[in-house]
Amino acid sequence: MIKIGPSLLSADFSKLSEEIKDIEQSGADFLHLDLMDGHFVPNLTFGIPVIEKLRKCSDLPFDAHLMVEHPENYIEGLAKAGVSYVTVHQEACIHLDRVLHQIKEAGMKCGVALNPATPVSSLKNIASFLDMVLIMSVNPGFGGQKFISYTTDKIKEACHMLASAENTHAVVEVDGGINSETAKLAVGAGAVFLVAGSAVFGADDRKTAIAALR
Ligand SMILES: O=C(CO)[C@H](O)[C@H](O)COP(=O)(O)O
Ligand SMILES: [Fe+2]
Repeated sequence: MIKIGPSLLSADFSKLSEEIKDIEQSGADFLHLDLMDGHFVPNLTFGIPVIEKLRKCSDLPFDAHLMVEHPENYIEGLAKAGVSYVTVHQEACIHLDRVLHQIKEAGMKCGVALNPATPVSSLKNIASFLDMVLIMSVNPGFGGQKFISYTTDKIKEACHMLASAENTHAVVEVDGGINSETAKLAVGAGAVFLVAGSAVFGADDRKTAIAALR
């Protein structure tokens, strides 16, 4: 069952609650929240105080994508703010196993994101523990970039790795440059959670945009 998660990065930041209500009514399955710290990626977005306020505006599950250094410092706050999925970057975590345990012990589902150049095999030892593998199909930091086509092979590899680890509950998510054409490639490769920023928030009719992705 494919799930569509609009990325708030491409919303109008001057009216976030209206934007979230709009995509909720347009059929979104979850809300993707990009936390950027200006260090791990050269861009800065929002943090936990904003997410706490947004939680009051929506019933959608919150999917936090942490493009930050020291993600361990955010886990407790994200749990209190009502986030469902927390995904950290493999490249940002020296103690990846420890951070993932921290996320689960806080009552949330844990994911690991891989930059385009990072191999799927780097997650082999923790594959059975994961709730999500996030394949980045652009270099992280900005919305509106072009889908990198070789990442579809990584989606297939991630599905294969999870199956080999007998992990039947984890999902593969894809993020970056997803539109109605690239969504077909990602789903064909095995992605189940599709994140789309500009393809949804940039559309005049978000309902049609979400239906086209689905
Ligand atoms: O993590 C991200 C960027 O680092 C965003 O989630 C992603 O880029 C979504 O935007 P778009 O669909 O426009 O590519
Ligand atoms: Fe993201």
